[in-house]
Amino acid sequence: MSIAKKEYKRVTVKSLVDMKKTGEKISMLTSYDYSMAKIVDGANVDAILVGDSASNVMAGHETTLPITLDQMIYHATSVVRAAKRALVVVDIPFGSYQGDSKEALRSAIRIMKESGAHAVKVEGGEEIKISISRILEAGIPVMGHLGLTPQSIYKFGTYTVRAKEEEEADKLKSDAKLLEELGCFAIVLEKIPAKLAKEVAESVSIPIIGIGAGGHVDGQVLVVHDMLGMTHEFHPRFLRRYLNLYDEMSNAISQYVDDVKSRDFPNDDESY
Ligand SMILES: Nc1nc(=O)c2c([nH]1)NC[C@@H]1CN(c3ccc(C(=O)N[C@@H](CCC(=O)O)C(=O)O)cc3)CN21
Ligand SMILES: CC(C)C(=O)C(=O)O
Ligand SMILES: [Mg+2]
Repeated sequence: MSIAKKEYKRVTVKSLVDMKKTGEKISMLTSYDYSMAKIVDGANVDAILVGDSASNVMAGHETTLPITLDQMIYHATSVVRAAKRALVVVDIPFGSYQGDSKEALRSAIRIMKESGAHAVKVEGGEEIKISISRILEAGIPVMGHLGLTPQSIYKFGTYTVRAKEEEEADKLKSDAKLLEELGCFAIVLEKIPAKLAKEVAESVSIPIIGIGAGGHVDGQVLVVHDMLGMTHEFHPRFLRRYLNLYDEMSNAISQYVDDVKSRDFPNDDESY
């Protein structure tokens, strides 16, 4: 008798576009490592983002700017080993695609070749259209990212809601159209008014995945450490916390310290 092997049907970029057509909402979460990605994938999340938020969450940097291409590839490689079903999308880090389209293509190819991921994500519209086209021409699926784009934080100055004024909203709408025309398969919209996000989602045929962009878009993405309550100090309005793991883990670890100090651990059953 052969051992029944669990069958996984891989989510593809086409499945995500089809989900927009059928109205099934897309669920996306970040992961940066094997153990977390295994849990996220096992819970049937449609797409996993290896976000450059690893710079904050994994490395403790203040912004996403310092993380390197090599570090992103290391995280992506670990996630790909765990993801049997989810589509794996990797952020191209700051400085590896802006300005020079040849370098953009090289960065995207390194991510795809060395990690085995399925797509890349880049921040921006018109400014980086040549880089995006070049990556797409190589057959690499690209996800866009508009609105609050953390790699440009020093241009914005703050992490406040973007595109509240008409001028910035108009630019965002035309950038979304442009990304669709170029051939991106989806767009992340971060921290913009729900009404604007709804308009954009209705104006393009590719899925719009929101973070702080309201409910009238085609899917949602969050940083998994945020929704599990592991990032204690981060509580923007768009975040829904499903656990308070920071507190639970702290309590468990304190208990372990107490048990070691009091000689309770290990007991005879835990010894050889
Ligand atoms: N842990 C984590 N979660 C994220 O969602 C995330 C990262 N890191 N790092 C990269 C970017 C940065 N992002 C951010 C950062 C700050 C806010 C934010 O709203 N912060 C504060 C202050 C905003 C203000 O100045 O008004 C807030 O209370 O909402 C939102 C998204 C989203 N990304
Ligand atoms: C917040 C999401 C969209 C992201 O880009 C990241 O985690 O890096
Ligand atoms: Mg990012």
